[in-house]
Order: sequence, then structure tokens, then C-alpha cells
Amino acid sequence: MMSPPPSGIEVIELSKRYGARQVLKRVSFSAPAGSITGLLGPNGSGKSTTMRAMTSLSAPSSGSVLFDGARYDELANPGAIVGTLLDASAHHSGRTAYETVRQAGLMIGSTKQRVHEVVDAMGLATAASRRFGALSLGMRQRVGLAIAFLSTPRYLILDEPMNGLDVESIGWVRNELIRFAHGDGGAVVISSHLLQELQAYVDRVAIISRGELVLEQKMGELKGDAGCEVVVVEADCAALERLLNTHGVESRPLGTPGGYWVKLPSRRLALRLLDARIAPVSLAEGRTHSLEEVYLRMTRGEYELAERR
Ligand SMILES: Nc1ncnc2c1ncn2[C@@H]1O[C@H](COP(=O)(O)OP(=O)(O)OP(=O)(O)O)[C@@H](O)[C@H]1O
Repeated sequence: MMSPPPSGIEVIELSKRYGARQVLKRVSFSAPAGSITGLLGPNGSGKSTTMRAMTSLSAPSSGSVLFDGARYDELANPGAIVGTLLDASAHHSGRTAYETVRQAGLMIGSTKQRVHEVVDAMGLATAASRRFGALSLGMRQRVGLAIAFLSTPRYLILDEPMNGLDVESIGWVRNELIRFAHGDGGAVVISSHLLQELQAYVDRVAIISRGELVLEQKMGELKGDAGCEVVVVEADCAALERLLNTHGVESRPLGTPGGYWVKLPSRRLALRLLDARIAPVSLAEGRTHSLEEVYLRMTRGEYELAERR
């Protein structure tokens, strides 16, 4: 009999209480197979608590989490099937980086060869013999990520995996997540405060505020009314300024008369500008290069020069 296609992760009405304090209130969201779900929220909103409850590291007060229909403790080898990075510092400080990954590998039945592969892939080869306690935050994160990718997981639950990583490592993680979810059909839940980084590739977002889910949406739907930057030329300045003031919109005059750079909170507002013929809007949306693009372009040139020497 054919098994049903994987559905991914379902978080169902998860609640968590610490004494009298309720830190999660009936949080529900889905992280479907083949997609990346960003779990977002301010400091202390409950993201880590949710992720810990998802992986049975702390028992929820009520609610459940299903991985393709099964609870975590019903999975055959949950440590191997669910790759996690929850607290990068939670390892024995006296073990070397290599031993730390190897130890995790022993628990889930990974081969020595696989341990070497992930240690190399995470750029840990030179740090492999250093004590975990002596590693920088970024290096600890790499150890944690190496462990998350050790087995061939079907689900990844990563709490702030980019924390402390340099730009190249962030790029590596991003590519791995895209390959894992979009290529291999895995389900990813990732929390991060780096929203610009996340918005480039997450498929869905679940936003938690004060322990409650306040939004669950596909990125495509969010983009439907996401803000945009536009360049306005030959504007009827008075009419434009009235509109901008009404909506509290950020704008900057350009060098040319009647020219403005305008940051609109929604595309709908841009269309209203056009419809109302308040100002001819050049819909060449202003696209700024991210710091990361500039950084990589600048430093890549430096590497190339160094190689040619
Ligand atoms: N073991 C605990 N005992 C009591 N309260 C806790 C415990 N762990 C977390 N909390 C509380 O639960 C709330 C949610 O914390 P949590 O770590 O899940 O937030 P977060 O969204 O991950 O925050 P951050 O973005 O800062 O990592 C916080 O108010 C925190 O103080």
C-alpha cells in the first residue's frame, strides 16, 4: 500500500505555563513539507518555548505537535528524523568540536564518515580539535548546525541559526535550507530576528506575540500588500505632500524638480497614487543593494586578487 504524501509539521493549540505564568496560549500553525516557515516574534514572545515543546525538550501544558501525523515520541528515531538547533551553547565545554558532533552522531547512529562530512561542510575542520568551551559564538552555532544536519532529517527546527554567523556561513545555511525544503521536500521551522534575510526565502510566516499566534500566512500573500519604494517624477508637490502626510509616508526629495523617493507602506497605496493621477509615478521600484550584496561583491574581488597573486 502506498503511504500518504508527507504533510509536514502541525502545531496544535500548544500552551505552556511556568507556575502562574502562561507563556504560550493555544499556539497553532503548520509547517508543510517542502517549505520553510519563519517563526517570528519579539524577544520573549515564546518562539524558543514553542520550539522546545515541539521537540519534547519541555513538555507543553496542553496541545500537541504532529510530524506527518505522529507525535515526536512516536517517531522511530526522532533525533535522526528531526534535526534541531535550539541552544548552540548547550554542549559539554570540555569536549572538542569534533567530539561534540561525534557524540551526537553516536546517539542517532551516524557513521564516522558522515561526522567528517558535516564537520567539513560547516567549515569546522580547523576548529575540530578545539574545546567547545573555547569556541566563538559563531563556531558554536556551526557545531550546532553540523549536528542538525548530521542525519538525513525530514524536519528541521532551528532557533536563531544565523545568530553569530558570518555572511558566508549565513549564505551556506540559506542554501542548505532551500535545498532541504524546496529540493528534497523537507519541512523547516526557523526563528530569526533577521527579517530581511528571512524574507528572501521563507515560504510562510507564523508570528507570535506575547505567547499568542497573531499571524500565519504564506509569503506570497504577504507580498500582495507589502510596502514598496517608488520614484515619483514631476509630482504635483502640494497634492503629493498632502497624501504623504495623511498616510505618514517616508519620502525624500530628489535632485530634480517635483522628484521624490517615496517609501509606501503598501502597493495598494502606490496604485492609488496612479489611479488618482496625483502624481505620475515611475513604477521603476527603487531597489537598493543590500549590505550583504555589496559586502560580498567587495570582498570577492579581494579574494580573487589574492588568488591571482
Ligand atoms: N524555564 C523558564 N521558566 C520560567 N519562564 C520561562 C522559562 N523559559 C522561558 N520563560 C519565559 O517564557 C517567555 C518566552 O520565552 P522564549 O525564550 O520562548 O521567548 P523567545 O520568543 O524565544 O525570545 P527571544 O527572541 O529573546 O529568544 C519569556 O517571558 C521567558 O522569560
